Amino acid sequence: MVMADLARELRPHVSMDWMAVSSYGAGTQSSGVVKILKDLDSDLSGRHVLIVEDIIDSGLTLSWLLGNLASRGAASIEICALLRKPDAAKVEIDVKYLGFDIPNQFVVGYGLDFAERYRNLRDVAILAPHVYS
Ligand SMILES: O=P(O)(O)OC[C@H]1O[C@H](OP(=O)(O)OP(=O)(O)O)[C@H](O)[C@@H]1O
Ligand code: HPA
Repeated sequence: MVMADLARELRPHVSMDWMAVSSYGAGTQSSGVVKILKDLDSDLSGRHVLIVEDIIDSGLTLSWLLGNLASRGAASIEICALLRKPDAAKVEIDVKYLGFDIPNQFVVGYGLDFAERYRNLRDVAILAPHVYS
């Protein structure tokens, strides 16, 4: 969803690729172990890369991803994120383009899931704690 919104605003030619990584599984806390579920098809060597992320929570996913993409020889790597939880940061991530800072609560909707549910909500909403506790 974030990608589709962004793509409509980009004027210069860009190529896009998708990577799926996961560290939350069916919980609301990062396991700290990032798993690649789908890797990129493109070669990043010498390319200027903009990572488009839906949410920065602990920052562990992006911290790991920055290292992973840098090791593939990207010329530069910047980050764009729709949401960030400043009070949840375990590592500081330098974000070039940010939508909103939000409170440290688990949110769903607009593509964000809890255990693969609620991605289809049209808005971003705070998940009531009784759903996961
Ligand atoms: O800053 P962090 O604490 O690492 O959290 C942010 C990451 O968590 C989510 O992915 P998740 O692991 O839940 O995978 P999913 O998109 O498949 O649900 C989200 O899409 C980010 O990639
Ligand atoms: O608040 C969140 N909601 C959905 N997925 C997430 N992944 C990290 N934090 C969140």
